[in-house]
Amino acid sequence: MAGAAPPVLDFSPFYGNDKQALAKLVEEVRQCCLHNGFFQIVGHRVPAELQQAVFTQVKKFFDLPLESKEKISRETNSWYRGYERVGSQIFEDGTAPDLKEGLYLGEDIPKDHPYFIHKKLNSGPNLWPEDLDDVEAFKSISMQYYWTVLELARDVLSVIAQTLGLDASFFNEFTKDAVATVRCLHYPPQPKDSDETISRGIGAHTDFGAITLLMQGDVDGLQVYDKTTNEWFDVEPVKGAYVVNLGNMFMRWSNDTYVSNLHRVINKSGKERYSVPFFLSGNPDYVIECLPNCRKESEDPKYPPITVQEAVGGNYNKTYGAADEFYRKNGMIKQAPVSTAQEITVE
Ligand SMILES: O=C(O)CCC(=O)C(=O)O
Ligand SMILES: [Fe+2]
Repeated sequence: MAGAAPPVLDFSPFYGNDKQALAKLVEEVRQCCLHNGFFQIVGHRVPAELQQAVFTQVKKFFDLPLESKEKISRETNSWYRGYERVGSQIFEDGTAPDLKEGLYLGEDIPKDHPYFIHKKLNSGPNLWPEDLDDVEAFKSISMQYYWTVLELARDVLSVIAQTLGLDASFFNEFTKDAVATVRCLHYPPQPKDSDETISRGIGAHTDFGAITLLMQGDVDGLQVYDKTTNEWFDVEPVKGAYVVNLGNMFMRWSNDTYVSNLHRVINKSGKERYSVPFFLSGNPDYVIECLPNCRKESEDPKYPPITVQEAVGGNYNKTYGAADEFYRKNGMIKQAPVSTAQEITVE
């Protein structure tokens, strides 16, 4: 499998009665998890109309004037909901701030919910863009999407459990009352001649949670690193497909047998790029420890047990801190305008 973009797998055997077809799917997923933790799926149950409706809403949101988007700034709360401007994050050391704007959404958790009261991971009310013409449509479509993709994430984990010789329901406890994040992203086009060494839509990183289900629009830009050939491979958008990748939790669970792989976005298409990743973090109190079958009895686990809350919390902070530090060092006001961000030189 070396030296190739993540393969497109048909997920429909998960919902059928053909045991052989399911076994084939499980084996294909296993190979991908061992190789670089990336694959794409079609034949899932997220309706194409819902996917389309999400993109329509996402574009409407990003088309709002900056002042409207800023009314729901992420900086107004501590539970990772709301809008952030272009240039708010740096994922990759030595690069300029990421050329993307984003909106964090999640389960709409009220302030009297135990998760909010006890400051559980990314848990609190959503911030809704009231300046949209039809904010109710935005709310209902995005929340329907959240719950639908959460179901798909459970199904994908069930297949991954089987790749490890575990019961198909192994991750049920982990996904009970799970925390997850829908992140709407907009990458303005980068100039074709922008400096490849510092200019990023999103810098090279691995994801922090358990799995990510990414819905790409129709504009390319996502690349996955292949450590066997030392190359970046383009993940060309496949209509309706999800790009699935394992997050860092799987390195812990599998004692590094499974890979949480580097990926990045550089939008040189000349077009606006939209994407909507769904990050499954899991139940904040669940303890992640080396899975059965992932180490020999004589071997120690490489990672100590840790809760989901501990494993994921704090990671995002670092990326915002890195951007703040970049602006400070370069004597700039915090938010770089889109048009100049790629001209910044890094010492
Ligand atoms: O926008 C994309 O295609 C990828 C986004 C991503 O990797 C992330 O948000 O973690
Ligand atoms: Fe990512």
